[in-house]
Amino acid sequence: MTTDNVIEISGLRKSFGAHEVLKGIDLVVPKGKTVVLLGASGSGKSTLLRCVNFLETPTAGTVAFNGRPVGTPKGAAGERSYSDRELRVLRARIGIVFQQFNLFPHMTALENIMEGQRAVLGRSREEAAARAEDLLARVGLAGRGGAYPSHLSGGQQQRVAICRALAMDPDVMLFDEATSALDPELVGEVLRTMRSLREDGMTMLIVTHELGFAYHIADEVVFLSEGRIYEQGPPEQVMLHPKGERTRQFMLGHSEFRLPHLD
Ligand SMILES: Nc1ncnc2c1ncn2[C@@H]1O[C@H](COP(=O)(O)OP(=O)(O)OP(=O)(O)O)[C@@H](O)[C@H]1O
Repeated sequence: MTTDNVIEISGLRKSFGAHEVLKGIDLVVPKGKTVVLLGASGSGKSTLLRCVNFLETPTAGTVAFNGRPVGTPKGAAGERSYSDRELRVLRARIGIVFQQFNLFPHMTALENIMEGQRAVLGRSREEAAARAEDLLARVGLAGRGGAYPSHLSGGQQQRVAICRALAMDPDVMLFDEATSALDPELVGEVLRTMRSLREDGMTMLIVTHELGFAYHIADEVVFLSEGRIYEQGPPEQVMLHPKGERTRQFMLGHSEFRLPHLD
């Protein structure tokens, strides 16, 4: 089956014990597009991203990657269509960047970026190193490959983490509050890197609290509330002319994104 949607989520539910966090999500991420998830704390944004990357197993519903359903709930009818080995490679093709950079402290930046390429994709040392060098240059860190994470700023470490994900040639990149752990003066360099990925045509699903950035980068904004999609559409519509009261309250609550007609 061919599809222009890299990710297709349908009827996705996720419970932790009796607490149903996601209550039936239908969402597509088309190839080359950037979708931004907004919502109050606890609305389920991170859980949704983690289900897309199979770090969490959905309680119900499906996530399809390039037109192939990936997981079915344990015990549900129907088998997943990927083997365990395929799933490992697949996960690499769904890059994810977290708030915490999680670099290996005993490895240099270059080695951190080479690790997955060697272990999962079986690339040679030379090939993996060349790719890592290219990526470091692309994010403005040419020549810093020999540095250990403790000698890099938070913004530099996050850019190395982005390179690590990109080195696996992902079809989509997921960002879960990638700048939330950074000092304010370091946020911009990571956002610029994300913006340049968009300009290069990367498909992205982003959770962020940086609303100005969200407004400028998103093709589509999805506002989650209590585990459901409450409102979605182009950023101008959802963020400047929200239809729903909860979206409107959320936007009003973010003074840094105050726009005259919302006051
Ligand atoms: N592993 C888990 N076990 C139990 N409950 C969880 C787990 N992960 C998330 N939750 C709960 O799910 C709800 C949604 O959490 P989630 O992190 O997805 O929200 P969020 O919208 O990303 O919030 P934030 O903006 O604060 O990160 C919360 O009530 C949280 O406590």
